Amino acid sequence: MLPIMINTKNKYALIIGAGNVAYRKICKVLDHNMKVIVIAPSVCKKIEELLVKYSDAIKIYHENYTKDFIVKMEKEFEFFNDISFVIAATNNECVNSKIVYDFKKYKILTSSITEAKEIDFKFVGEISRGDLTITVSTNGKFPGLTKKIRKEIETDFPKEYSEYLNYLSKERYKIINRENDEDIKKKRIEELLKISYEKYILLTQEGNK
Ligand SMILES: C[C@@]1(CC(=O)O)c2cc3[nH]c(cc4nc(cc5[nH]c(cc(n2)[C@H]1CCC(=O)O)[C@@](C)(CC(=O)O)[C@@H]5CCC(=O)O)C(CC(=O)O)=C4CCC(=O)O)c(CCC(=O)O)c3CC(=O)O
Ligand SMILES: NC(=O)C1=CN([C@@H]2O[C@H](COP(=O)(O)OP(=O)(O)OC[C@H]3O[C@@H](n4cnc5c(N)ncnc54)[C@H](O)[C@@H]3O)[C@@H](O)[C@H]2O)C=CC1
Repeated sequence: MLPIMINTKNKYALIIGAGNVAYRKICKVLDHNMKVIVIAPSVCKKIEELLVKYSDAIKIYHENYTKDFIVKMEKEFEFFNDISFVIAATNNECVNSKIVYDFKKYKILTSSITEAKEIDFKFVGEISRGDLTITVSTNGKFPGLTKKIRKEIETDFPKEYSEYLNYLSKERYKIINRENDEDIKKKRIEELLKISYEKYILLTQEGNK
């Protein structure tokens, strides 16, 4: 599995199933500003609340998944080509496997909350501090361990880490734009990295005095 960052701007996630696990996946894709299409005959309470809160971002079809649904969507849904990926998130392993199988033909990336073998991607644990993203994965071996490690890392990276990154980034671009000598440029960028997060915080505190 190759860990990459996918541009999800103006893209749809198709989530089939609307239970507790689907809820977590929906929250995650909404967090990344995606739009969501949900297909499920019954919807858990937490998702019902999301439907109210994010009425512009979520579209729901109250029905069972069937292959005919893809054909119907392809014909009727003008944004079909904007679907980035599908997540089979029902509590029925056979249905989830069927979804993975069916969507492969449409060349849409497919994942499942129960199937591990044929899927194209898996979700990862994620720590975000502005533009800094740290991800954790056990390749499906132990999601509970992913959660534990994610929490441990979170304490090492305070929220202000995003400001530290912004500061370093600005300084880095100054060096890149002003320095023509490649060796000096490289050296100055290395020196910039010697400013630790702790040192940056001290400097900003002194600056505010
Ligand atoms: C393969 C994968 C597919 C996918 O969903 O993409 C998958 C599969 C399964 N998860 C299961 C269980 C749990 N999953 C979590 C939590 C998370 N699961 C997530 C991702 C993934 N889960 C993918 C690979 C992740 C990796 O590589 O490690 C995270 C990272 C992302 C997210 O969902 O947002 C999020 C952590 C978020 C965080 O806190 O950082 C917890 C903890 C909790 O809920 O508190 C439990 C209960 C404890 C336990 O069992 O470990 C089960 C067993 C179901 C059963 O018992 O039958 C399966 C199915 C199976 O294993 O077959
Ligand atoms: N990947 C993960 O992170 C995790 C996966 N799991 C697995 O997920 C499954 C349970 O998921 P929950 O969300 O708790 O289940 P749930 O029972 O809360 O929800 C199931 C949802 O699937 C829908 N559904 C059922 N058949 C359908 C069909 N044919 N078409 C469309 N929708 C259909 C139901 O209407 C309901 O909305 C379990 O099998 C468990 O092994 C459990 C924990 C974490």
